[in-house]
Amino acid sequence: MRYVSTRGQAPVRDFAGVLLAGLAEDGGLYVPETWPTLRPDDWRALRGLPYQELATRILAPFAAGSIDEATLRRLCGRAYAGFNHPAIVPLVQLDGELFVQELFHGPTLAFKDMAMQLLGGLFDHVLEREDARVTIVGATSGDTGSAAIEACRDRERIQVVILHPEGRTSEVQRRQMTTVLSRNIDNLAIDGSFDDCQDLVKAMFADAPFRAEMQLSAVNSINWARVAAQIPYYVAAALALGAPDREVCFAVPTGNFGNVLAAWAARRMGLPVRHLAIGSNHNDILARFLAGNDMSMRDVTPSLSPSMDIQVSSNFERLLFELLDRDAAACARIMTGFRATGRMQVPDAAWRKASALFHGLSLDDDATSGAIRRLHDEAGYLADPHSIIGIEAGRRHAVAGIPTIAMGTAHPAKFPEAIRRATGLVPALPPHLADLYEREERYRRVPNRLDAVEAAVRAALFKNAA
Ligand SMILES: Cc1ncc(COP(=O)(O)O)c(C=O)c1O
Ligand SMILES: N[C@@H](CCOP(=O)(O)O)C(=O)O
Repeated sequence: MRYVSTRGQAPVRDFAGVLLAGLAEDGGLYVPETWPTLRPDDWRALRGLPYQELATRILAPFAAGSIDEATLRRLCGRAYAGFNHPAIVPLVQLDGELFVQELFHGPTLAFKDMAMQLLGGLFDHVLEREDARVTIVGATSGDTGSAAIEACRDRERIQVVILHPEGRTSEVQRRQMTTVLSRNIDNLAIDGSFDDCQDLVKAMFADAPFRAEMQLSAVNSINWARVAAQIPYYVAAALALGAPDREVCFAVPTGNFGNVLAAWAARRMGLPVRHLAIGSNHNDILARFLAGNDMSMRDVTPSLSPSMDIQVSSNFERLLFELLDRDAAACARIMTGFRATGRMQVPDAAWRKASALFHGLSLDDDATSGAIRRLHDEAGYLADPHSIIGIEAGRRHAVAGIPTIAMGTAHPAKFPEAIRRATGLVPALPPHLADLYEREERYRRVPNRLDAVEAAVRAALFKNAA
C-alpha cells in the first residue's frame, strides 16, 4: 500500500514511511492511494475474532509491503494485553437501539490508547529495523498527550515532547502527563489554546531544516497510522450488532475529526454504515459547517469537555480530499485559503455529500451537564462530558430499526469536577492512578512562539543525549 498527500506535492510513501514522516512535507496529510474494500463474506469471516486478531486483519492491507502480517499480529497482541477489560472494547446497551462502545479501558483511560499502544510498538519495530531515531512532537487538549507518553516512555530511540494549553486540560489529564518523569519525556505548557499548540507542531514540521535536524515525527491524528489503528473498533462494534447483514449508525464526539474519520474509513472499506452523527461542545465549527457550509473560525472558549476545545479539525482535510474526488490542487487551495482567511466554503456538491452522511449536534455546558445527569438517573450509566455529547448526537439523529453505536471516548474519572457538577458524584480513579495527586509534576512553561518552542524541543533532545 502506498500513501499520497492530500496536497499532492509530497513524496509517495509506504506505511512505515508515513508512520515516521507524520505530516507530509507539503503541509498535507497522507491517505491511502487506494482504499482496501471487503465483500460481505469477508466481513462475515471476521465475526467473533478476538479484538487483537480483528485489528491485525483490518490493518494488514494498510501495512502491506511495509510491515508483514505476523509482525502486526505480534504488535497487536502486545498493544492490547494491558487493557483492563477482556473484550478490550465492550459494548454497553443504553436502551433498545442505543449502545456505547467503551474505548477507555487502556492505561490512560481514553480512546487514544487504542491507537497509541499500537503506535508505540510500531515505532519501536520500524526504528529498530531502520536503525533510526525520532523526536515526536505532539499537541494535546488533554488525552493524546498522556496516551503518547504512556506508549513511548523509556523507549531508547524516541524523544517525546508534548505541548498542552496551560490551564485548559482537566487536572487529572495534566497530571497524567506531567508526573511521568522518564528521561525521554518532556511536557511544555503553552500560553494559548490547543489550536495554538497544533499550529506550533505544524510550524515545526514546515521548518524543513529543523524537521530534518530533529528527525521529527508525529503522534497526533495527522499521522495516518493513528487513524488506521482506530478503524478496527468500528468494525468490531458493527459486526457484533449484525453487520454486514444489518446497517449501523455511529455517533462520535468530535474535535480534531480523527476518530470519526476512522469510522468514515470503515464505511469506505464497505462496512454498512447509514450515517455518522458528530457531537461538539460550544466550539462548534463542524456542526456549523454541516448545518450551512460555514466553516468559520471563532475564538475557542473553555468547556466542560476540554479535549474537544478545538476549531481547526485537522482531519477534515482528509475528508475534503475525498469530497473533492481527490483533486489535490483544489484541496491545497481551499486549505491554504482557510488558514489565510479563517473561513472555508467548500463547493456546494461536496458540502451536500458531506451533510448527507454526517449529521452534527452541539451542546453547551448546561446541556452537557443535564444530559450526564439524565443518563445517570435513567439508565444508571455515568458518561464523561465528551462521550455524552456523542450519545446525544446519536439520539438526535437515530433511525428506527438501525442500532446507533456511540463512542465512549473517556472514563468519567478523568473529569471529576464536571461529573460532580452534573451528578454530585466523584468517580474514583482506578488503582494504578490512585496516587496521581501525590506524584511529583514536571513541565516547562513556554511562550506561544515558534522560536521558543523549537529551542525547548532542541534542549529536550540534547539533555537526553548528554
Ligand atoms: C475524550 C475525547 N473525546 C473526543 C475527542 C475528539 O476526538 P477527535 O479529535 O478524534 O475528533 C477527544 C480528542 O481527541 C477526546 O480526548
Ligand atoms: N483531543 C485531543 C486533541 C488531539 O487530537 P488527535 O487525535 O489529533 O491527537 C487530545 O485530547 O489531545
